Amino acid sequence: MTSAPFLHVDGVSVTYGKTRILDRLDLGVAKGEFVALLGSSGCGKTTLLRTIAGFSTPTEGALRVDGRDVTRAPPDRRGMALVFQSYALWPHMTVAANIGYGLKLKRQSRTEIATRVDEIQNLLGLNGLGERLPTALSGGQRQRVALGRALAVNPDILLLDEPLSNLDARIRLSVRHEIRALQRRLGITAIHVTHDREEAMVMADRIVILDAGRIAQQGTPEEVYNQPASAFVAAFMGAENLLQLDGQVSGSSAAFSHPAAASAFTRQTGEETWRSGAFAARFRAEAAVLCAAGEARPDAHGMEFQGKVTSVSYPGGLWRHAVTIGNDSVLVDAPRCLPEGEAVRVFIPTASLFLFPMSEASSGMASTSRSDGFSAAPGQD
Ligand SMILES: Nc1ncnc2c1ncn2[C@@H]1O[C@H](COP(=O)(O)OP(=O)(O)OP(=O)(O)O)[C@@H](O)[C@H]1O
Repeated sequence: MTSAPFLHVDGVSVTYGKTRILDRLDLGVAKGEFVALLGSSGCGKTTLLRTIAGFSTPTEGALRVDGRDVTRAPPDRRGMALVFQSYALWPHMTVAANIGYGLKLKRQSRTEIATRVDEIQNLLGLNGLGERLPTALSGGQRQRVALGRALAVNPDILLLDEPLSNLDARIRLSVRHEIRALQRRLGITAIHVTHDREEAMVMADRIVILDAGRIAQQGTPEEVYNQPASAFVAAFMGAENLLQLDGQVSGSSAAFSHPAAASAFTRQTGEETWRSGAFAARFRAEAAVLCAAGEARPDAHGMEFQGKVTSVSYPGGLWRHAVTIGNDSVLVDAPRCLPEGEAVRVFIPTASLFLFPMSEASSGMASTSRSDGFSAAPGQD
């Protein structure tokens, strides 16, 4: 059984003018859990974070922290700290003064502030930089100062609004791991807004995918990656190849066909309530296997299509082939380069072929866990 969520977003809506940005959204976050809010631009991620922080007011619903209703509480009474994308450091204040800023507002003594600032500088590897101004720091160091300022006040919940997006790609990779390790070490509850799928995957215990102000799906990184609940989530999680199949459902099994398929593909319907008709088949470039003429395909259950290579590129590691299958074009990765014009077969193993009725393909809201999305943090029952 799961315990009650530490942070509970209960049926929260936020509207700007006549536009509803968040739509009766339910979300539970366990103490010590790291949740990533993932979604495309404009889906409401920042609005949700700002509402949790107290900078936007819900038009309906409630927010609770540890059972306490904070829906109308001002931001500084919520036990939360927010790290902004822009860092928002005071340019005229030193690193030490920036880190100690929240403590000064809380009227802590000079000695207490100096001790805490030292602790935070140690924790974040900022020793020796205390007297510098933010302009004399690298992007990664500035980002750490912003994080230090947030952590200095010992918040119950750390809110991160795309804090890595201003860093260059290489630094971003290492700071990701630093933040995650720190969050684990401190056992702090964290909510991280990002539109970067890989960042969400490597940092979070749970990923919450938002679409137009609602939760499209949530679950562990493995769940949302391997069991997308809708065509939208599948595409968002990288299964961008799309083929349209004809599905004939009979009892508990369904047979799928395509004009370029070598043979019909059958699958158990499982818990799905499918009807015969058009289906969207989605798969990732790296999940499909490219076979040259005469080459045996993997000895596994899956669906095979005839196609032709139309172009090849090398993004690194694998060769990326654009392959036409009937009237569609898909991308397939392979460890070797097959030439343009080559007739090929594309094999997609069952576990990597995500099927959704076309009628649901553009809507499909679903969740892999409880309706309020709450699941215990690692180590909790
Ligand atoms: N103060 C505001 N007044 C009116 N509309 C707003 C306001 N703030 C945000 N919006 C709108 O609300 C929607 C959601 O914005 P939000 O910033 O939450 O999206 P997001 O998912 O964080 O996007 P991004 O990844 O681009 O930052 C957008 O359409 C945006 O234009």
